[in-house]
Amino acid sequence: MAETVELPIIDLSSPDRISTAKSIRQACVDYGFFYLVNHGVEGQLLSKVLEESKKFFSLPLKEKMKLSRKHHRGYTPLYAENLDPLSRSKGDSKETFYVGPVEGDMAQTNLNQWPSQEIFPSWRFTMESYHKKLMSAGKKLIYLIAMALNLDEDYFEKVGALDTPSGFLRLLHYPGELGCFNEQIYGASEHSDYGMITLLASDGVPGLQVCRDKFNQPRLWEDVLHINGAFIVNVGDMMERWTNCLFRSTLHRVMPVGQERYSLAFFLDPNPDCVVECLESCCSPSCPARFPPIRSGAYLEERFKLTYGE
Ligand SMILES: O=C(O)CCC(=O)C(=O)O
Ligand SMILES: [Fe+2]
Repeated sequence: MAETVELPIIDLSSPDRISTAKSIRQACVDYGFFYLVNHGVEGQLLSKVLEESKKFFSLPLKEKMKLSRKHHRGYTPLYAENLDPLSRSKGDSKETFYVGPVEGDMAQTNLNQWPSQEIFPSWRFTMESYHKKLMSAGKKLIYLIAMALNLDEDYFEKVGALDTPSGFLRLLHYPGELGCFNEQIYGASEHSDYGMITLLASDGVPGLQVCRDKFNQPRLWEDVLHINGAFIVNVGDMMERWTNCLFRSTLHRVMPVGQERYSLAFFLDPNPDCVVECLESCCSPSCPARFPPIRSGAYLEERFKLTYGE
């Protein structure tokens, strides 16, 4: 049995933003994960999104495959993704559906794929509403993260990260099978997320685990408990690069628990043209930048290629 990790709780609505920023800094340094409460996304909307997601995944595979993933939007079937490219498993035991940006650049928003309105009349509207709400909560958090790094609160805006930022919503369904003896099948194999931050919600079924020290072997995995109504936020790899590993992009995975599970991951990524390079406040002659500057779009493309074996 894994131990349970006690993650800090951050209140997004607290008027004391300086103190909130300090707590976020501590959480990102110590864990790379925290709970977010009072984020402005109503429980009713969250339930509706989970319900619509369930409806989609319960369609016959043939129907779902009509919307198969293009331009990183749409459906990916069981075992199509392997979040740990180093593992030799046949892939993760999950199916997913991606919704890309829903506002701003028409060329981007038009790439989204939607199930037929006749079958699911409110599906698109529900997903778009959720996407917009998450984008707004995510941006507030990015302002606080800038403060947490002793930068101007609009720092990430000024470097172009938030010029039509890429928000990708991933609906996930884990069928809950336990695999067989000679093969380890994960719901989601170990990985860190690629972008700035991720906001995660689930139906409450357990399975999520974190490994706080990715350089330590053997790995120590700890369970993350569900808190009703709270998002679980984690730092992504590009934020880790910006902060020269001050903020950690923590490894996590989803174990199969023999129970079906639904979750929603919202990835807030910098605009593809934004260059991610070590913040001045995070390097010094004794602690030089560990990563060269990269363009966000190029970095993401490379990571997707590894995930999908494309
Ligand atoms: O389903 C979960 O709880 C985690 C999903 C996840 O880590 C991801 O989609 O990147
Ligand atoms: Fe993840």
